[in-house]
Amino acid sequence: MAAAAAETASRRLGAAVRGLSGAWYGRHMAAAERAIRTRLPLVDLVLEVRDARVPASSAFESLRRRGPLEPDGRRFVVLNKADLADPSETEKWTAYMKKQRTCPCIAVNSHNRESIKELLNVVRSRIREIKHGERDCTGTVLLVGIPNVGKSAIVNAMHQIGRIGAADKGKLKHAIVSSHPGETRDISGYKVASHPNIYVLDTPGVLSPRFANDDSGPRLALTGAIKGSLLDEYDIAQFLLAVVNSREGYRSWENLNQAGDTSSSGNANTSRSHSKKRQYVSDHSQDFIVKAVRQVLFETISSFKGDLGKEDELRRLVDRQFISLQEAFKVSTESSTQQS
Ligand SMILES: Nc1nc2c(ncn2[C@@H]2O[C@H](COP(=O)(O)OP(=O)(O)OP(=O)(O)O)[C@@H](O)[C@H]2O)c(=O)[nH]1
Repeated sequence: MAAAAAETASRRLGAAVRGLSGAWYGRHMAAAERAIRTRLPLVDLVLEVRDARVPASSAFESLRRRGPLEPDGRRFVVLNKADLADPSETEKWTAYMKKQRTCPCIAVNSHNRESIKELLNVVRSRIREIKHGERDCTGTVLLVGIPNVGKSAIVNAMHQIGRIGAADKGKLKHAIVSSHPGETRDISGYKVASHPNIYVLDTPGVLSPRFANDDSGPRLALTGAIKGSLLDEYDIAQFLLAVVNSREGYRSWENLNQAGDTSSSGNANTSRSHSKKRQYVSDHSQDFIVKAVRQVLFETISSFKGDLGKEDELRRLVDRQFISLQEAFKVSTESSTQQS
C-alpha cells in the first residue's frame, strides 16, 4: 500500500516536470511517418516494438492518432529489452494485453538467440496463417516503433538467425544499431526466413510530437528514446529519484557496503537484501560512480522518516538527495541554486 501511494506521488511529481516541447519531432520524422503510412496497407503483419521498461510511454502513438495502425488487426506488440525490465512487470503487461484482446504481445531480448528464435517462430506461424498455409508464398512484416527501442537490433538478429545459409556465403546485410536515437533514416528490407519467404522492413523511429502522459517525457529520456538534452536534466533527475524512492529496489543496495566499502549501511530492513547479494557480483554496471550513487540513495531513503506517499514529503527527500549527492561528488551547489 505504502509503495502504491509513493508511486502515485512520484507520478504527480512527474506531472510537474516541465519543458516537453516536441522538439524531437523534426522534418525527417514527419517524412518517415508518411513513408510508413503508405506501406501499412501493403504488408501482412505489423510488429510494433516497445521498450519493455516503459511499455505505455513507448507505444507507437504517431500513426494511431491518424487512424488505425494495423491492417485488419494484423499487429503484434514486441516488448524489447526485456533483459533490462522487471520480469514480473513484463509478465503483467503481456497478460494485460492478452486479456484486453487488443493484439498479441511477446517479450524479447534482441541480444538473446533463443528469444529471437521464439519471435521468428511466432512471425512464421502468423504469416502461414495469413497465407493459408502456402509454403512458397512471400510474407512482409513492417517493424515500427519510437526511436531507440531496438528495431534495428531485432531485424539484424532475425536476419542472422533466420538466414544461417546466407551467413555462410557472406550475404548478410546489417542495419545500423546505435545507442543514440534516430540513427535509422530509411526503410530497408531484410529476408528473415524461407518457405515461406519472409521479409522484414526496418523503419526509422517515429515519436509523437505530444506525449500521452505527463511522465512520458522523463521516462523516454531515461530509457534513451529522446535525447536528455531536449528536456531539463534537473527535471529528469528529479523524476528518476522520485521513482527510485517509490520502489523497494533500493533495499538491495545495502549490500554494497558489505562488499568492501567502509561507509555505514543505514537502518533499513536487511532480509531481502541478503538474498540478492550474489546478483552484484555479476552486475556490470557497478563502476564506482553507480556504486557511490546507490550508497547515497540507500542511506538517504532508509534514514528518511517522512511519508513518501505525500508529494511534498517525497519532494523533501528528493531535495535532500540532491544535496547528499552533491556532497558525495564534491559538486558545487551554485548550479542547483540557480535552478530554483
Ligand atoms: N539490453 C538490451 N539492449 C538492446 C536490446 N535491443 C537493442 N538494444 C540496444 O538499444 C540501442 C538501440 O537499438 P537500435 O536497434 O539502434 O534501436 P532502433 O529502434 O532501431 O533506433 P532508431 O534508429 O532510433 O529508430 C542499441 O544500443 C542496442 O544495442 C535488448 O534487447 N536489450
